[in-house]
Amino acid sequence: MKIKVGFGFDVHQLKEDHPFMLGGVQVAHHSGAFGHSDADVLVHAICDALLGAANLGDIGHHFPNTDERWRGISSLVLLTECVRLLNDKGWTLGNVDAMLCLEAPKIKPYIPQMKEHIAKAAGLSVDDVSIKATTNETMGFVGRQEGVVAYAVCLIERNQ
Ligand SMILES: Nc1ccn([C@@H]2O[C@H](COP(=O)(O)O)[C@@H](O)[C@H]2O)c(=O)n1
Ligand SMILES: C[C@@]1(CO)OP(=O)(O)OP(=O)(O)OC[C@H]1O
Repeated sequence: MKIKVGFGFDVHQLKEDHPFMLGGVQVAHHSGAFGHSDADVLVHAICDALLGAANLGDIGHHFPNTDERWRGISSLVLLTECVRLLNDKGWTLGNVDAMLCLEAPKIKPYIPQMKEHIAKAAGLSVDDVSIKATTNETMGFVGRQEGVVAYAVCLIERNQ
């Protein structure tokens, strides 16, 4: 059995009165992440971890922000497609561990639902999806609530 790890990172700007999608869940807040898709920073970091593990490039390579097909799209759809891409190379996704860096709101109450949505989109069991969060202790652009950051790692495996 061969195993590989992947790492992903993403950042999105926060705008007032904008929907805030995180892990496929709409979070109640006065501002939300802005982007070409639904700007789900958490799912984007996970997509990049998956693509990185399988050496398949990055999310912008597969889903360019110049392509109208991806405008406003649910990032969970992109995640399912990333899993298909790595499955096509013979890889199976093992687990995902992700970290959100977000000053507000507290996302702890949303984590079980996020795990369910991500697990369903990625074909994983909920126990193989870990989501954690931290504030940036009021420092920098995250601390000023100008943006949100996410990091993710994953493991993939195949028979040689
Ligand atoms: N947006 C966030 C940030 C943090 N949490 C939870 O709060 C705990 C404490 O965070 P600190 O940054 O103050 O250490 C953290 O461990 C998370 O469980 C959260 O839910 N949402
Ligand atoms: C997902 C895509 C495509 O809609 O758009 P955004 O929502 O702007 O997200 P980003 O993290 O900049 O990366 C890839 C993009 O091509």
